[in-house]
Amino acid sequence: MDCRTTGGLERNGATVDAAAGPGGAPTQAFLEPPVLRVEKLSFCYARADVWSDVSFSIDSGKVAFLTGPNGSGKSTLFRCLAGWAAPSQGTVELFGKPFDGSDRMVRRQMAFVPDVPSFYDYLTAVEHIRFVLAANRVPAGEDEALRLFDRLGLAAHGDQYPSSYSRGMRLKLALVLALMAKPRLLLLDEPYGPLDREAAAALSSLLADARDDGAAVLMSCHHDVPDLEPDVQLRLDGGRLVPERSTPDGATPGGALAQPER
Ligand SMILES: Nc1ncnc2c1ncn2[C@@H]1O[C@H](COP(=O)(O)OP(=O)(O)OP(=O)(O)O)[C@@H](O)[C@H]1O
Repeated sequence: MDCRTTGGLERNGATVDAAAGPGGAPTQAFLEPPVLRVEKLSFCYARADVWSDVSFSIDSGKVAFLTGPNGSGKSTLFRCLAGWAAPSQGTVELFGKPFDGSDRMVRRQMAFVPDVPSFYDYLTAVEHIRFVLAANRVPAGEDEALRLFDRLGLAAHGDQYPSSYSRGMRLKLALVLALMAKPRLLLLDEPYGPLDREAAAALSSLLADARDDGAAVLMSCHHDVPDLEPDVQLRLDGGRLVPERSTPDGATPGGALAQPER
């Protein structure tokens, strides 16, 4: 992960799960704002819209898959959500508050792993872990972070500099840096891309655990994801957020039917 990202560490179903308690009274889950809410977002490069009028939200404890053809703007959307790029119109809310990337307290609760993570030149992998933990004031998290590091197959490579890592190894390190501080929101741009089969299975298990712990996860993917069912499917195509293709019985392949908010 880009350490600005994890620094990012200083960290999207498309519907609110309206749960009613006894007698129809709204439960706490109903009262909580979505972890991520996007309202009529548009983005353009040199006056050309990449996409426009994008609206959706993701609740705590949900995993959302974002799909779309090459160039449809998935990475651009992630950059806007993480506060790395400013949308031309619309709003992003994290945890019920407008977010433009500047609120340090909100940044600490989210982690963004971009499609090409970057690292510091003069820190080894384990030094990255210690640095990011210290920067996020979770010094006691090293054992857990090293377990993640091990689980993703990097245990023998802790003293190496990320510049000497392969593409897949860099992504694994970025994922460790993102997951270790247990963010409430994980933004992952193609996290399975270069992963080997074992690491992909481990990542699915880790993301399922994060969901069970109440995190919201938005990840882009081009291919099937092993052993992880989305609660929400979002698709960018033709400059719009379009409903994901449904199966004949109305269920979205691989998960509950969810539509982007309009
Ligand atoms: N810096 C830039 N300047 C101008 N146009 C850009 C820039 N970066 C991306 N684009 C354009 O924005 C559009 C969306 O790009 P983006 O990388 O967000 O798509 P993507 O869906 O993530 O693609 P992929 O699936 O190939 O990763 C593309 O048409 C791309 O050419």
